[in-house]
Amino acid sequence: MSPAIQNTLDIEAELQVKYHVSITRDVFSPDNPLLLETVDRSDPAAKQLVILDAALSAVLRERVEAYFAAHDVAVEVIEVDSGEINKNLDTCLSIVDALERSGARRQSNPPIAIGGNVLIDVAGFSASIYRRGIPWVRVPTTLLGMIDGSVSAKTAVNHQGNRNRLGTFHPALRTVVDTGLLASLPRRHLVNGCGEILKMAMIKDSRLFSLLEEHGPGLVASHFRTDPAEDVVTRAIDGMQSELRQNLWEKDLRRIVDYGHTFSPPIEMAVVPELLHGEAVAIDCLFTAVLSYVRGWLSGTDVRRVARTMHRLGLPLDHPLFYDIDMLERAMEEARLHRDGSLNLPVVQEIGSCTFTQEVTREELHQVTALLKELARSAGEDLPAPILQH
Ligand SMILES: NC(=O)c1ccc[n+]([C@@H]2O[C@H](COP(=O)([O-])OP(=O)(O)OC[C@H]3O[C@@H](n4cnc5c(N)ncnc54)[C@H](O)[C@@H]3O)[C@@H](O)[C@H]2O)c1
Ligand SMILES: O=C(CO)[C@@H](O)[C@H](O)[C@H](O)[C@H](O)COP(=O)(O)O
Ligand SMILES: [Co+2]
Repeated sequence: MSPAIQNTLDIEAELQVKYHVSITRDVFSPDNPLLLETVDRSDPAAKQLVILDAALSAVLRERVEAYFAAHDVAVEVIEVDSGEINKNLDTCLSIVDALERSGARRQSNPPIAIGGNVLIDVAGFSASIYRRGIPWVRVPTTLLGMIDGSVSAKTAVNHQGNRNRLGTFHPALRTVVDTGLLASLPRRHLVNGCGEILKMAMIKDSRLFSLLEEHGPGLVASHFRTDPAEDVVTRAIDGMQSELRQNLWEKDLRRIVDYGHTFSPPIEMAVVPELLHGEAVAIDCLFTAVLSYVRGWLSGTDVRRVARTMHRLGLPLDHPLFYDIDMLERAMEEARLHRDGSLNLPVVQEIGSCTFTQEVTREELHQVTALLKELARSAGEDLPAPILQH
């Protein structure tokens, strides 16, 4: 027998999760029961902790407090500054301190995070490390948080200039989506959410793309209160959940939902807060669509449809860093590391379906940037420049 190894125990266990995403109206109306379902009433001294995006203080704080008061539930609201610039460990630790003060426990009385997806990502990360993980509940208040983060299991903070470098898989026990909360969301953030809807449409839902193409500007103008808002939001959420549920723990790193997330992450981080997440993702979607055109896959007509839709929504079509070939190559290198050595770059072959590629040459990057420049310049013109014609 080898003197070094005496025995090996093989331990195997499965991690099963169950969580709920509810779409509702008037989440803070006292007759809406969704946020009461996780309140622990067994301990009369227990308080419901609410982690509120500070930007929503004037709009929501009173409504949140009145909601719980109507049900005789004591509530403690802490306000947390949001925005990408605050998505860091300091914010996380301030939330952990609040969890400690509130007596949050491992099994019950989950805190409720209400706000943009930055606040939600940080609150979820805090919940996942406090006492090695406590349950939590979330109410996203941005379009992006409603259609993308709402079904996700991922939490994160940025670290040392790297996007989402520290994070966990720790889905909220319950997520409540109420598009009525978009009434106060500034226009730019509505458009930003459309960037991620565009991604979802391009990779797997051509009908969603057509809806965005035809109705996107009207939906933004009405803060998603007019038709076909419900259809668009439901389709986007459905697309996300159908991708995530089959690969929640990301054992498979070939993920079509990574479309738009290969070139953009370091560019987005390099210029925070100049480009919002959905804006950077949308530019990457267009960039990669042009790459697909260069390879003879996606038609010029479809690339122009994407560019025109983005332009009409008010999304940026480019950014100087998307013309920096060294930056683009560094971004691919970083994506390779993140994806365990393979680029796994999703590429749309026709609107609504996707494949993967493992290499993009420097020569291709030059071709793409030249075409993107032309496309960005001409997107607002009635007659498109004579490029991308086949
Ligand atoms: N966990 C995931 O799976 C997942 C998915 C998608 C995106 N994300 C992350 O989400 C972040 C972007 O989230 P975001 O776009 O929601 O940005 P955000 O959280 O910064 O919110 C945008 C701004 O709007 C304010 N705000 C939020 N809701 C409002 C409302 N209803 N009315 C008025 N103001 C409001 C916020 O305070 C903030 O200033 C990125 O960091 C991205 O990585 C995570
Ligand atoms: O931005 C996010 C999550 O942060 C989502 O839109 C998206 O679908 C994916 O999860 C991204 O591929 C990002 O993943 P990661 O880089 O945070 O691992
Ligand atoms: Co994203």
